[in-house]
Amino acid sequence: MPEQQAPQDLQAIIDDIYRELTPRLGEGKVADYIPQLARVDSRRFGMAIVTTSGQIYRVGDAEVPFSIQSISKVFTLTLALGKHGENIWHRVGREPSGSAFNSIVQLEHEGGKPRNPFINAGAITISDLILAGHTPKELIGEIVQFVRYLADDDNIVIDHEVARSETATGFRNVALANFMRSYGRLDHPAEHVLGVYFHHCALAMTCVQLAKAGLFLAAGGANPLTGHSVVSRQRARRINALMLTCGHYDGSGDFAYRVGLPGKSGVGGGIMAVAPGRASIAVWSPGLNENGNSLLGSLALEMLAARTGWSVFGP
Ligand SMILES: NC(=O)CC[C@H](N)C(=O)O
Repeated sequence: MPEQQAPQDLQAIIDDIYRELTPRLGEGKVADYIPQLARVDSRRFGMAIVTTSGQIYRVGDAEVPFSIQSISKVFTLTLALGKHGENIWHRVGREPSGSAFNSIVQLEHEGGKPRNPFINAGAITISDLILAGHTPKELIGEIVQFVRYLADDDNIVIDHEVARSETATGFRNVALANFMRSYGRLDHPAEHVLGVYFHHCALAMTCVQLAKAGLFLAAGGANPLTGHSVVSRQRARRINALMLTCGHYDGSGDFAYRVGLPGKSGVGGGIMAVAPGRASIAVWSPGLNENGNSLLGSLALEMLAARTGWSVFGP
């Protein structure tokens, strides 16, 4: 596939988006069910684009670390595919759920097998799969190293306050894990699996770091900035397909309709999106919409896709 040229005026495009959204900063509802997340200033906004040809564009708070939360599920899914290959699909599905990210209703109907790796139950299952042969501490260390390798940045760390905050209050996730265990669908103790899950959700990254970490998905499985080969071309394509269909939970259809890019959101207000062959994009705005996805972040990506013609469904 010939490498696509980035539009010349990408910096002007994101400067404009920031300017247009400035009067609306603070809209949406900051996640408060994890107490530490409720402390974040809702008027923060950052955006970064890293193109496959190595240009980096940034605006606003693009260098301020935030809690990536469920965006980390893309990285743990990638690790799980690396360790277990396509066998992971015996344990987790790959269909959109149509229900909330932390829903328990579908799990009972479907015998404890989560719909996809991005809803909480699915990501908890992925944590269980990659725990095989490790202690939770070792695995958390491996996840951090993997994300540092992807982003080529050794400064990425876990925010232990956020991890502690969710460990103290994540009762719904405790319920999901124990519910799956009751179906014999977890190999490890729920506390160990959740220890891993809460810690990878608590990774703190900037928009620039996140866009760099996602670049392998935009560039056929290898990071063109570092030459690091991460996954095969086929696997990158498949992870993008899952992000497009499941990356925004029960808002995935709306995100595909409005933005048209594979993307993964987190309740910290971040979204990582992929324009295949072109660029990896990260945006952060803490106010969430009714599906738990960043309200202005989705809007910023909708504006970007409209102005660049980057939708995977055509310009
Ligand atoms: N959508 C999200 O980002 C949810 C992640 C969060 N750690 C939770 O389990 O609730």
